Amino acid sequence: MNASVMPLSVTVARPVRQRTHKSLPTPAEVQQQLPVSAPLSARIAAQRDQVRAVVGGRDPRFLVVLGPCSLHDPQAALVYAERLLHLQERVKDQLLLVMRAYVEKPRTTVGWKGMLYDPHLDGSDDLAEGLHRSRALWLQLAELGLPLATEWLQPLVAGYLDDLPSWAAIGARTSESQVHRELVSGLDMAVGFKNGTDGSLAIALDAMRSAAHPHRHFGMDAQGCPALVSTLGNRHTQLVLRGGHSGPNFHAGAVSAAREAMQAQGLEPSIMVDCSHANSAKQPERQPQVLAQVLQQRRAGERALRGVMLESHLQGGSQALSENLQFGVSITDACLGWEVSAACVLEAAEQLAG
Ligand SMILES: O=C[C@H](O)[C@H](O)COP(=O)(O)O
Ligand SMILES: C=C(OP(=O)(O)O)C(=O)O
Repeated sequence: MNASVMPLSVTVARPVRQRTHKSLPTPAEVQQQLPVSAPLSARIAAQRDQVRAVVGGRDPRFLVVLGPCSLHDPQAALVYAERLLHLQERVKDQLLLVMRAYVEKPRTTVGWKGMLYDPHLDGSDDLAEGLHRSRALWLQLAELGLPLATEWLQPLVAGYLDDLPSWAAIGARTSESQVHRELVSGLDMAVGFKNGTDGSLAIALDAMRSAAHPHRHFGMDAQGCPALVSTLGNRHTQLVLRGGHSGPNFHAGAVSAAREAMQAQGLEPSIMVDCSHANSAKQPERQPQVLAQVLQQRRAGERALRGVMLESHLQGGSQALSENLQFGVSITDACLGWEVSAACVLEAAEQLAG
């Protein structure tokens, strides 16, 4: 139909398999309710610079992104953060610790999608409360003084929260997505692109090249309106090796092959090894062994290795979602417990000091 003869009142057909529930607050509303103070904003800017310097190889320290697979209990997250803060003080000359504060989870098929989507843990999917609770918790964690890490999954979520983390991942299931590459292009933080679940490096390297460019894309403004967004490009990205269906990819051969592929494409050879996921066959007790091998490579002179990721919580293992949850135990992937995690961090600092 010619736009000039379009009737004034048009009924828009809705897809039959979709229902819109209550509308959500806008990013501006949530940020006004939970603002970042000027001193906190300045501290986060400084932390982002520090993380970028380590990722870019200008700061010789090693980045350690560690924490729960997912946050579901704010109280446990705060206890974990307090402990991490003390640990940071002991290792500050060798390591920069960033706490995993993941509130969105990508699922292989279906499952609980994270505190942001289902904060009551009961399938009620109170997204408005999840947005509020996630931002409130991130503010509390950031106020304690730790830099935070997240995985950006639903691109619209960034509008509500992207002033708080200092490092972010694009996960194995989304590194190939143009929409996520566009998002990273406009983020003011270092970002790690993970290799694909099949082990493919190419998608993560393509992602780094794409995210370094300016883009114009479909988005949402602070008032919640659809908007054309333009981005400047983000060169502060790195490859995260997380293993794949055919096995791990943290061994020296895999790391040097990844470094060479990055150099051949003109990319800064910055690599983080995720000691969890397919690099440990999702068996948390294997994470310290992966870490030990990564540290050995770094000590042997592999400068492209700039960081590691560990999945760690107050208690080891995992538990199924139920009405009687144990405090400090993951409800998604199994994690290392606090004592083993702290021992890993102290060992890493000692190895890298020598
Ligand atoms: O890190 C968490 C999980 O590995 C990821 O969310 C996939 O989980 P799933 O395979 O249990 O769905
Ligand atoms: C989902 C995660 O990892 P991956 O994308 O590597 O599966 C994660 O780190 O929580």
